[in-house]
Amino acid sequence: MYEYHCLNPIAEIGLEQFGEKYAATENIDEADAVLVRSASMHDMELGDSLKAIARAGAGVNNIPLDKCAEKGIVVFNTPGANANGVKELVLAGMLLSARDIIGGINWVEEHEEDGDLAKITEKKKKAFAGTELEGKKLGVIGLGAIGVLVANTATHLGMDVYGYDPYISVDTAWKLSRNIHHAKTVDELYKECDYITIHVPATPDTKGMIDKGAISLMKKNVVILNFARDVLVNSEDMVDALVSGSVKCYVTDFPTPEIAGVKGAIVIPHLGASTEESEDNCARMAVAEVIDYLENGNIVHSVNYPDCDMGPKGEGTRITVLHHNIPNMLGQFTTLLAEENLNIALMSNKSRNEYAYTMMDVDANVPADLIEKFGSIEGVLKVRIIQ
Ligand SMILES: NC(=O)C1=CN([C@@H]2O[C@H](COP(=O)(O)OP(=O)(O)OC[C@H]3O[C@@H](n4cnc5c(N)ncnc54)[C@H](O)[C@@H]3O)[C@@H](O)[C@H]2O)C=CC1
Ligand SMILES: O=C(O)CCC(=O)C(=O)O
Repeated sequence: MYEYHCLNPIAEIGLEQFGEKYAATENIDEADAVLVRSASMHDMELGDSLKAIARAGAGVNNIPLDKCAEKGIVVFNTPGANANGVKELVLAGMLLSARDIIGGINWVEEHEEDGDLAKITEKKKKAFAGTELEGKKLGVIGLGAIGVLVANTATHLGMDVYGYDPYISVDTAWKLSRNIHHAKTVDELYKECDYITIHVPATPDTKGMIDKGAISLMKKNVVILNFARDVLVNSEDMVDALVSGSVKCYVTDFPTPEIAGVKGAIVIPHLGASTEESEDNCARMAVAEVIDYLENGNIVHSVNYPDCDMGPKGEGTRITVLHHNIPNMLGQFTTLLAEENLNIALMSNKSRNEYAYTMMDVDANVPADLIEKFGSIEGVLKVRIIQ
């Protein structure tokens, strides 16, 4: 029996995939797996029984990835599962910034009791007029699952789209419309575009990337959209730019006291992925990843360990070892199995930066003390024997 703990509500359609071998627990210390959305795990104690954390979403800046790797806890996310939900809200954000739809609706609500509402509407509506997206230049920073959808869709709205992503994956590059201009530097994109939308992860490298220096390169009256993370934008510099009018509008999915209520800021309460479809997709993918890892030892879509997939576990025993990526680990593992007279039927070893993962299928039952023997090898972080 495996136990899982949900730190945030996870869509039922995903949790239903856990069959009778699984039970929900309220006690995270007992859990084999944790499912999480945006809850911060940085200050949490992580128990020894915890084997996997699945982020039902894309961003993993709420999870201490290195600490988890060092404890032999594999962290997963669900790439692309909520990308369409975010893309649609980015489009809504662009439309809200181009025309004063919010101001207009608020005005109607304020005057709803007015008997001649229809008449005064025709006089007042010029106060809420705006511009169209067609023909405007859109810059997309980060062409991953979300960025590529935003970029491609914007071309269908008649926008002239510039994309910047020095680390673009081959898969994503294949999906990108040929109509998108390749910005070779982010400065080129800053200088050209009327709308700029950011879709990069929050990392030490990207933190504060939109600051007064970046804004000074942009066109006056630029619209900046941030559906990625608040820390990517220096809030003090953004408030100054809104007040001075150098940025016309800042659309953000991340409310903070600094930005909420500032004229020109459209602040949405982190709703990018809050659609039924995205929540279902993320939950289904997260739960499937956890089940595959717990039952088969397969790692698919990890963000702190290498992906390593040997398919479903067969009749024999599968031994899995999370370890440091240092010399002579495989030699020690195979020697240990040879000493136990165990034949390796299938084996895989993958590494990612400082960490590595080895899976070995043996066609016999293994002695009870094998876990301790593997665990005593210097550099081994967690061993599982899946019978
Ligand atoms: N508002 C919301 O509800 C949601 C927000 N997000 C945020 O959006 C971010 C992006 O999500 P996805 O597109 O699904 O992730 P992704 O991993 O598919 O794409 C991120 C892209 O950013 C690129 N990148 C990294 N550093 C860069 C840099 N310095 N300059 C330019 N490009 C860079 C990467 O090469 C990658 O192609 C997530 O990390 C998360 O923080 C994601 C989903 C929902
Ligand atoms: O779970 C959510 O609502 C947040 C989604 C998100 O920010 C992400 O996937 O990175």
